[in-house]
Amino acid sequence: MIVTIVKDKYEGGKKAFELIKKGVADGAKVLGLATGSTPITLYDQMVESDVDFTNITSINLDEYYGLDPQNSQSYHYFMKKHLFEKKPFYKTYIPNGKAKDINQEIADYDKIISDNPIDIQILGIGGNGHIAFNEPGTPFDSTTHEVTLASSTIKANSRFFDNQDDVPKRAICMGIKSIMSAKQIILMAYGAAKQDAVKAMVEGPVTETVPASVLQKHPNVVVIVDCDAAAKLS
Ligand SMILES: N[C@@H]1[C@@H](O)[C@H](O)[C@@H](COP(=O)(O)O)O[C@@H]1O
Repeated sequence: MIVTIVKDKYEGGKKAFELIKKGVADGAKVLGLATGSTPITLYDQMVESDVDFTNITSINLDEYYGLDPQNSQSYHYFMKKHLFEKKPFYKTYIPNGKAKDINQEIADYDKIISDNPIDIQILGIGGNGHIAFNEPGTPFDSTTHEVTLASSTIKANSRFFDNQDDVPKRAICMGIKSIMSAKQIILMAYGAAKQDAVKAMVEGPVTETVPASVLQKHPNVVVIVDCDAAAKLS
């Protein structure tokens, strides 16, 4: 695990973008993408760049269950707004939050992931150490699954909704095993609220109680953190 400390999220976005640019130049064909406020500076760099993504497939980590893709709080909407409508991709996959048959949607998403092995996976981290919506206690061998969001996650994500009751309680999420199958992983974390999660991920025991700690077992992980998020690292 390589830990890179940057001044702020803008420098972090640039560093992450440089890795993606190199990956694409070296032949990466599939990017695993994340939502949340953290990857926005990276997506801004991608949008502003002249790198061509029209041969690249993207696979997103997760989607709220119950939200229509047109809903402005959905991850479909987020990805369109921050990246896809400005930077065309060959194909983009995000779980369907309105799928009638959730088990079929989960099986289909696993097939998409196995048919399109992820070259570079982008991640953020939750304050409780979650990656995607894989909450503490999620088995490390999990594939795509339905999750019930932790109350701390609902609270943290309520800042994007009019009120906390509007935050969906469930989501469809790529599993930890699938995330770990990516050839390279870039995790970004900014701000003091991520200090404990970053410390536990990088220096704590590898435990399902801290989902991100599994990344210690991956051979090619770059963690990009600002000074505030890195403050508790020894
Ligand atoms: N499912 C997303 C995660 O993928 C993201 O890493 C996390 C942190 O979000 P933020 O980057 O806004 O701190 O929020 C959500 O729970």
